[in-house]
Amino acid sequence: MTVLMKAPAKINLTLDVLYKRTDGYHEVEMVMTTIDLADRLELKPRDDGNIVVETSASFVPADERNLAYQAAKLMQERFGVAQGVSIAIEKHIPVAAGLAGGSSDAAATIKGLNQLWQLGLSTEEMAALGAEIGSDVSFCVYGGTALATGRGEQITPLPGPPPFWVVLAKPPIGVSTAHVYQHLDLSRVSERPRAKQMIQALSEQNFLLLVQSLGNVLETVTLQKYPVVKHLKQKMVEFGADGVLMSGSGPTVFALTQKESRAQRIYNGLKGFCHDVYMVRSTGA
Ligand SMILES: C[C@@](CO)(OP(=O)(O)O)[C@H](O)COP(=O)(O)OP(=O)(O)OC[C@H]1O[C@@H](n2ccc(N)nc2=O)[C@H](O)[C@@H]1O
Ligand SMILES: Nc1ncnc2c1ncn2[C@@H]1O[C@H](COP(=O)(O)OP(=O)(O)O)[C@@H](O)[C@H]1O
Repeated sequence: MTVLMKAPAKINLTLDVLYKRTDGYHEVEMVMTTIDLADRLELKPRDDGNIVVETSASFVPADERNLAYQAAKLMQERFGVAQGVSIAIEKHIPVAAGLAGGSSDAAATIKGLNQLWQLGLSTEEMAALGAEIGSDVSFCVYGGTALATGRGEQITPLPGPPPFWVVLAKPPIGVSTAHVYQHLDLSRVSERPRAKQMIQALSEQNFLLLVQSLGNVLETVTLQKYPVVKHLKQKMVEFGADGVLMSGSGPTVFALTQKESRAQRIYNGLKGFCHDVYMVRSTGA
């Protein structure tokens, strides 16, 4: 039996940091939604008990540093499974980009192995396992649209957004999530993201309110360190975006619009000076 899984990227529509916790993590409040940009995973059982990962991107580690490997190892040990698994990952989500590519691969592995090894786990149980791998993995187990609190692992599903186009641009820099959280100075944040207003926009299917409610406090760190990220946001507005924001810790920025022709214009404009540009639909409904 072979199990095929799709592992979609996420974007953060709001990201607020409430305070730094004593365990080193930050207490967050984020509204997240999935988009139609996804890695593909193929999972095949192995009788030798080994976990073997291969990826289409040579710079992504295929050993125990891979989050899909870690997910498989955790499940094998936790449930005493004798079988192993071969995991082939076709990467489409840019890496270290603020789009949770690795986390989504881990979540897809958990869901795929739940089928392959017939473990009968609920979504809540799989999300709790995911939280042991990384803060964003729980959301990726649920998918759709959700409020994430705690260190990001406590998930409350939300109504999906009205349909829109997302144009993403990733400048050629890698950003460390830990570094961005470490350098966040909340006293420098002038306007806090409005999660409640974002949730209202989702309930009302109100795209205008949704774009007015976009906000991410981590921009104060990444935009200052990498002016190119700010520049890309400005270009997106010039090309006609209805709303623009950095996703997660960055450096990917995204533009939202409901008009396909406008999304195409933003995409074409950005392609001129940024290599990694994507135009996809929202899928978080
Ligand atoms: C910023 C966000 C927003 O969705 O996404 P990305 O930019 O990574 O996609 C997430 O909070 C990232 O989640 P994830 O990438 O899973 O983080 P983890 O592996 O759990 O943690 C990496 C490091 O980030 C810091 N960290 C993470 C989450 C959190 N709530 N507070 C933190 O301070 C810690 O230093 C931790 O050691
Ligand atoms: N399956 C995976 N796909 C991508 N990156 C992975 C994977 N497993 C481990 N990583 C490592 O995790 C780090 C963060 O990757 P990623 O999840 O793409 O970023 P982000 O947390 O910014 O969304 C990278 O440095 C990468 O080497």
